[in-house]
Amino acid sequence: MKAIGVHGLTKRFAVKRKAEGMLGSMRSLFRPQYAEKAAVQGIDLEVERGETLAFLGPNGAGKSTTIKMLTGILHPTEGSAEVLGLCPWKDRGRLAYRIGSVFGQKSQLWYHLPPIDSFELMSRIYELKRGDYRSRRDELVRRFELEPYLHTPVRKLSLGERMRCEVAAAMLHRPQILFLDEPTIGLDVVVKQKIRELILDMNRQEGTTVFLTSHDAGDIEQLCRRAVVINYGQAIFDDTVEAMKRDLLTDKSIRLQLLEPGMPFVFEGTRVLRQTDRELHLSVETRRASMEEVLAHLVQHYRVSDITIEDPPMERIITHIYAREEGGAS
Ligand SMILES: Nc1ncnc2c1ncn2[C@@H]1O[C@H](COP(=O)(O)OP(=O)(O)OP(=O)(O)O)[C@@H](O)[C@H]1O
Repeated sequence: MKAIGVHGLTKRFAVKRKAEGMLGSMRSLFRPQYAEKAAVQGIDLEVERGETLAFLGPNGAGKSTTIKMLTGILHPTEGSAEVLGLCPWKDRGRLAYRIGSVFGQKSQLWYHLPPIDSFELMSRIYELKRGDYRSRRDELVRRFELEPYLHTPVRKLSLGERMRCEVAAAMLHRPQILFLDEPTIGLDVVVKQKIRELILDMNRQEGTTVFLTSHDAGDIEQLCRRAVVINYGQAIFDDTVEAMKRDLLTDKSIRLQLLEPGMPFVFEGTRVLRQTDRELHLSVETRRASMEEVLAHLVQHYRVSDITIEDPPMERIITHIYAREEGGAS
C-alpha cells in the first residue's frame, strides 16, 4: 500500500531582488522587486508503507522544502501529493494525527517544561486515550532510557538527551510515517547509534514508514533501504542504497600490514596511497583491475601479517552522484 505519492511537485519562492548601492536599497524599500526562485522542480515519487527512504541532496537542493510540503506546512506552487491518502496542505490537521516529524535543527518540545509535561500536552493535542497514552509513554521512556531526564526542563538537557526526547515525542501517537530532517545532526556517535536503532525498531515492529533527510552517511546506510537523490529541486537518482553503493563503487581500498619491507608496489589499475616498511595502502579501480589478481599479486610478493579491504565511505559515493550530474553525464 502506498504511503506517499507525489506528482510534479514544485515550489517556487518569491525572493526580494535587492538593487545595488544606497539609492538602490532605498528604491527596493519603497518599490520592492521580486524574482522567482525554484526550490523544488517537478518531483515525482512513490513511497510504499513500511519503506525506509533516504531523501538526499546537497545543501539547498530542496529537501526541507519537500518535507514541508509533504507535512502540509507549505503549499506547493504546482503539482499534487497524497500522504496516507490525504492532501497534506488541505488536510494538515487530519494528517497530523497520523504522521510524526523530527527536525534536527528545531525543537518541538516546550523549552521551559520538562519532557514529561510536553508528552502530556501532546497526548491532549493528539487526543490519545489516557490508558493508551500512559502505556505508550512508559514504553518509549523505557526504550529511549529517558527516565533520568523526564523531569528536567528541556532547556537544561544536553543536545543528545533532548533529541532522544524529541524522537520519542514524535512517536507518542504511533505515527504511520516518520519524517526525519537531519535527526542526528550535532550528536556524538553513541547517541547517533542509539537514535538510529530506535527508529529502526519502530520501522520493524510497527511498520512505520521512514522518510529521512541527512548528510550523515551512517544514517543513510543503517536506516534506509532506498535512496532518492535530488539536486536543483529534481530527482536524479532513485534506487536501493545497496545499488547506489554497487553501481558507484568503482574503487576499493586495500590496507596491508607487512612483516618486512617490500618492493615498491606497481600494478595496472591500482594507486599507492601510502607505502612504508610496515604498511601498504592501495586504491584499486575495480573496473580496470580484478581484486582477485591484485590480492594474489600481493600475497605472492609481500610478507603480510594483516589485510583489510574497505569500500569508500558513503560521503564519497554521494559526492560522486552530485559531480556526475554537474558534469552532465547520465
Ligand atoms: N522561505 C523561503 N524563501 C525563499 N527561498 C527559500 C525559502 N526556503 C527555502 N528557500 C530556498 O530554496 C532552496 C531549497 O531549500 P531547502 O531548505 O529545501 O534545501 P535543503 O535541500 O533542505 O538544504 P540543506 O541540506 O542545506 O538543509 C534553497 O536555495 C533555499 O535558499
